[in-house]
Amino acid sequence: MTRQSPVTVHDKADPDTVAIRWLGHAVQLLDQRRLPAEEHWLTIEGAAGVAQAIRDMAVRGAPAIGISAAYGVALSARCADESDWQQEVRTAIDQLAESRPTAVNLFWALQRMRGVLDQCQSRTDAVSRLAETAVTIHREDLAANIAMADLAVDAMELKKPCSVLTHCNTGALATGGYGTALGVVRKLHQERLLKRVYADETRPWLQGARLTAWELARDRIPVTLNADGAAAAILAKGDVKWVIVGADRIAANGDVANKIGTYGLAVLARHHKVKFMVVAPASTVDMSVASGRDIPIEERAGDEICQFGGIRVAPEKVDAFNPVFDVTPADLIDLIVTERGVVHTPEMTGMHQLFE
Ligand SMILES: CSC[C@H]1O[C@H](OP(=O)(O)O)[C@H](O)[C@@H]1O
Repeated sequence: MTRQSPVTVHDKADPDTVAIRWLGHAVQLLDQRRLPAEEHWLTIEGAAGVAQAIRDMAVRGAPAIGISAAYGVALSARCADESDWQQEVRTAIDQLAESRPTAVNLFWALQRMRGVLDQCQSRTDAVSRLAETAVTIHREDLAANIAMADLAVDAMELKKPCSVLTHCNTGALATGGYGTALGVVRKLHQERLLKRVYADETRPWLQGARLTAWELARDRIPVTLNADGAAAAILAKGDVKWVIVGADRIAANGDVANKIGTYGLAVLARHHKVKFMVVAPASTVDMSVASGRDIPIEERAGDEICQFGGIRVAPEKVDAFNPVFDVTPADLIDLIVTERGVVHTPEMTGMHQLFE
């Protein structure tokens, strides 16, 4: 099979920090388990490989998971047998849906791809239309991130540069490019409204230490890496005016599921009168769940917290609890920014004014 050049999805994001490349016959994923030490690309030609990459967090980040899964569905049509292509693609969709439970972007993307599949009359038709839809989902996410950054910076109404604190990684590596919360950081920097970003290392997977610090250093954005436990002392100093984070699923009432540790940050922010902003595309809003109580929270292997950099640091056989998301109640959030607009949660009752 001839190797095709990457399909141009981006015209704004820095191609160096994009984590997903569509080749037409395969999808390339920058293996985020190996960053920052090594930039290694996985070339995957089937849905099962994409599902494995999501499960193993070679690709992670709610929007990036949805985009990768969409490419996985497109690849399943290319690989399907002529005699049973519809069932084979449906099976691939089901496989991808089982890869991780919390980021609703995954299920949003799969539902959209399923809708296209149901309209296809032949495998050839499915191959081209599913690929086009996956590329569109990718491009839409990038466009949403750029739009959200503009909306967020306007909503912050900054009169002078300020420092912010962020958690996990919400940059180009976690999305279709540019980033959600880190997209706002990029915009603040571009507008000369950013003093410094404090980046939580984000135990246990270290998305902050390994990915956010890597992205911001490459963009020459002033970043200070801090232990998760140092966030309280940093907010107490008074230099940080905003905590800006992403999301994996936003419930109808505005409760937000995000990386473990986000809820604690929101409590700290409220205590220290620091504004708390969530930035997430519409594909992260799940109006089918009434509140955060209904959001499935992924628990990963306890071993992930018993080791550090591949070296075991806890005694053998110790019990470990490793939920990788938590839920921040809407009343601790000052702003939720989507590409459809900004929700001011303390005054507003959830997402209804922007989503039905
Ligand atoms: C814009 S990424 C959203 C979200 O995804 C991350 O989780 P993970 O690294 O486990 O996929 C984190 O919660 C980010 O805030």
